[in-house]
Amino acid sequence: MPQIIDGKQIAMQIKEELKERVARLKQEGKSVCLAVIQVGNDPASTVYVNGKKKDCAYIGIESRSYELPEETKEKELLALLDQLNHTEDVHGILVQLPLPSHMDESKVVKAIDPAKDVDGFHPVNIGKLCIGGDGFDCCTPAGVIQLLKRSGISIRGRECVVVGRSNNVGKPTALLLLRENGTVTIAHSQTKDLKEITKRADILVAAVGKPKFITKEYIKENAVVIDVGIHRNEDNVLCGDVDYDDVIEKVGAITPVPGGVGPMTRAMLMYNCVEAACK
Ligand SMILES: Nc1nc(=O)c2c([nH]1)NC[C@@H]1CN(c3ccc(C(=O)N[C@@H](CCC(=O)O)C(=O)O)cc3)C=[N+]21
Repeated sequence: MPQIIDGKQIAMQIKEELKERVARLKQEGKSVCLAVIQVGNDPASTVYVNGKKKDCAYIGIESRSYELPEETKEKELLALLDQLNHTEDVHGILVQLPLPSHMDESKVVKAIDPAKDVDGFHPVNIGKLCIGGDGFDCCTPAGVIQLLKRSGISIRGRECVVVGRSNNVGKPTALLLLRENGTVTIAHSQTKDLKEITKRADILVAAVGKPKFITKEYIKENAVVIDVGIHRNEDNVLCGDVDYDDVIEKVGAITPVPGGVGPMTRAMLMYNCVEAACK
């Protein structure tokens, strides 16, 4: 039987650890505060933002919400970020993505003080993730590493294939697997003979962005499959980039969707917030 990697449980374990850390900080008179900014009211974003606020409350992190209307000017958002950058008792700043199309996402991300960029999206933090250093690792990739480590799956020396090269997921996940001494291949939509490449993987990370794209023809017997995708169909049913039912008999271990990587993304955001407050 394959090992089903329970992201919800591992995320809870991390949250318990953080809760204790925050309690100890409070005894020293220190608080932890995350500013959460949402522009517009995309329903999916609202779900995610509420999840993050709930996590904050559970751990004892103060969350300050900024709900800005869809038509907010970029200049106004940048002014708010400048203000929060200079607010001493705000330790982390999260701008929920995607932003409305009239805003330049990369410009907005760059306006966050890297020391408060708990998403790990600022180029300074991506650079530190690449060369090593005391930056913030992107939450989803950091969550993938924690899932593997805490499930007793070793990365060192193993063939890791990441399918997808996005700036927020594919690329940083590959870099973190490399940091853990994996042998890493990044495959993508232009890769020739994709199945031949993915079949070499001891650890396969699916970050393709296409529902149920990875079927059993893509995987080696007993491979570890980490599904970073999240898709919602018309009936509000979630699925990932991996065709779970198709691959389940063949894999050695797999993350479900929901209940796999998603909760870990949130847990690592909380981890970065606590780290931000400690720095
Ligand atoms: N600045 C920013 N930072 C982000 O980290 C960020 C973002 N913008 N924009 C959107 C994506 C997406 N994302 C998810 C987080 C948690 C779950 C999650 O908890 N998923 C649950 C299911 C939740 C549900 O029912 O929808 C699960 O997989 O079990 C999913 C997706 C963070 N993102």
